[in-house]
Amino acid sequence: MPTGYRSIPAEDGTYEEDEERLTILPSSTEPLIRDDGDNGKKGPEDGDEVGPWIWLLTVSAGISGLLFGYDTASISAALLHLAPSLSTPEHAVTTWDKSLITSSTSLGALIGGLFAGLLADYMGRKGVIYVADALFVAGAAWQALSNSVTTMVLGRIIVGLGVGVGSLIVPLYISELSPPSHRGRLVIVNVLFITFGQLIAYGLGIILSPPALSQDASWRYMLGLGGLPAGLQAIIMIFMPETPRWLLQHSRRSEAAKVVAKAYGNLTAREVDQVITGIEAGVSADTSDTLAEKFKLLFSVGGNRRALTISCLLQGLQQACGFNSLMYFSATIFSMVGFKSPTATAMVVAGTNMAATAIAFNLIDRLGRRRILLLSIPGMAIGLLLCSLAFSHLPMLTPNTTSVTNPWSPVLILFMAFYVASYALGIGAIPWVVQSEFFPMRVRGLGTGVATATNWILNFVVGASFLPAVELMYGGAAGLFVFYALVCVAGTVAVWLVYPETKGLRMEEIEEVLREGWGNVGKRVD
Ligand SMILES: O[C@H]1[C@H](O)[C@@H](O)[C@H](O)[C@@H](O)[C@H]1O
Repeated sequence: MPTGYRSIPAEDGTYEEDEERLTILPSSTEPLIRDDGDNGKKGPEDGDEVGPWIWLLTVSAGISGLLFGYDTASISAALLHLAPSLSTPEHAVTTWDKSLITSSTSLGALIGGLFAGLLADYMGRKGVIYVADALFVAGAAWQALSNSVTTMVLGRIIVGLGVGVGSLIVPLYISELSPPSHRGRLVIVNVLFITFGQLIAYGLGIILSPPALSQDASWRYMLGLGGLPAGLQAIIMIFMPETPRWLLQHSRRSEAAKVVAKAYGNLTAREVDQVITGIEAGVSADTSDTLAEKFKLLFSVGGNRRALTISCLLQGLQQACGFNSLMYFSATIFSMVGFKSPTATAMVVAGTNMAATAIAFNLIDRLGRRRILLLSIPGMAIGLLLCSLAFSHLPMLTPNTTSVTNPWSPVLILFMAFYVASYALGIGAIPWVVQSEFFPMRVRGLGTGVATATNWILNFVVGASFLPAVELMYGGAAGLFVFYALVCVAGTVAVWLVYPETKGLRMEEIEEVLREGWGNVGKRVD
């Protein structure tokens, strides 16, 4: 039975003052959204295939995703080696210093993510990718040359700023360039790059460790190498365009038409014009809002508030489910439960994450975001409870004790892989897609900034609280995983209540769905 929406006629002139300022779509009594069966073509932009150029753009922009993944994951291996180099006769590196070094990146990302959207409104999407690259290069070099904990923390903050800026701008850039029928999967290419970056970081963490390199050189190379892809991306980006939406907002119509013609593949001139007119309807040429006005619009207009709530809910859930405790500490967890090569075992987590993200890439524009989320989040709850069961049968060892053989150890890996796969299939990727497509142009920069900041705040909280929570909580890791499972149960209910399907809709149409209500309530026909 196909799933779809009934038609949602626009309400002529019935909006309040503020609402009216955002009422930019022409009113229409046409069905807004057809049944979302695969053959429901809605316009010239709804082709089955997209041209090679858009893939090239996506991959080039995705290099930032690679760095996001690499820079957040490479620290776990680097931490094993940097203490002697950063210690001084007065101050030996402590565990507290190590957590500060790890979490300062999330703090930097929080600040970078918050401001990147506003910056993108003023200097363009492409310009902000250069900013991210400059931060990646400067941060990598700074870290590699650090000689004290303080300078290292500064380097981590600089790289974190780059991670935050990149995490917001790349999905936004790809979304604004993509035809609706392929938008989800093209944004997921960036998430695939993130997971690939994490895998490479783990792999290089093994390859560059002593005896291959001296202890001092090993961590400097691990952290410094992140600068190279950023330099490469900055060069490639010279040849990449600005997005049609930003160009139209700055009254550069003919340039926008050229970009649409190239990005969408084989459209006639008339079809390009149709696409441009559609986008234009959703793009306010008024770029003079002050920050206070943007805030007011974001919170006082119902549709914007709903876009913000849903984006922050998904971004918060992506982190509060505890996934990154595995990303940052899986080697520690595996060594605690007696694995002989914990870093190699941790690669199972990173590998499964990437493989399942590839499946999400294939499914998102066919199955839809809502359906995938409602499979992913309950799946995670089950996976977490199974992991908790395994943990309760595994005695926690102090790190570096001789390994023990316990039949529950391989079972734990299996359960963890199930949890990670469920995560990567939906909530690991979809929040980045959603935050880039839900906000109307006028508040897009600010809205995506707040959603990205939500992601990084909770990323920081999970990273900083994991080890103390395992120590202090009733049941240790088993107890903590039950807590994460409860977060997933609450998340499933929340998503079921408020998340509307947006597969195949133009970004301007999504705006209309949210203006009407939560999208799901009363309008969705299953
Ligand atoms: O989308 C990404 C991806 O899922 C990563 O594996 C994870 O570490 C990040 O926190 C998340 O934002």
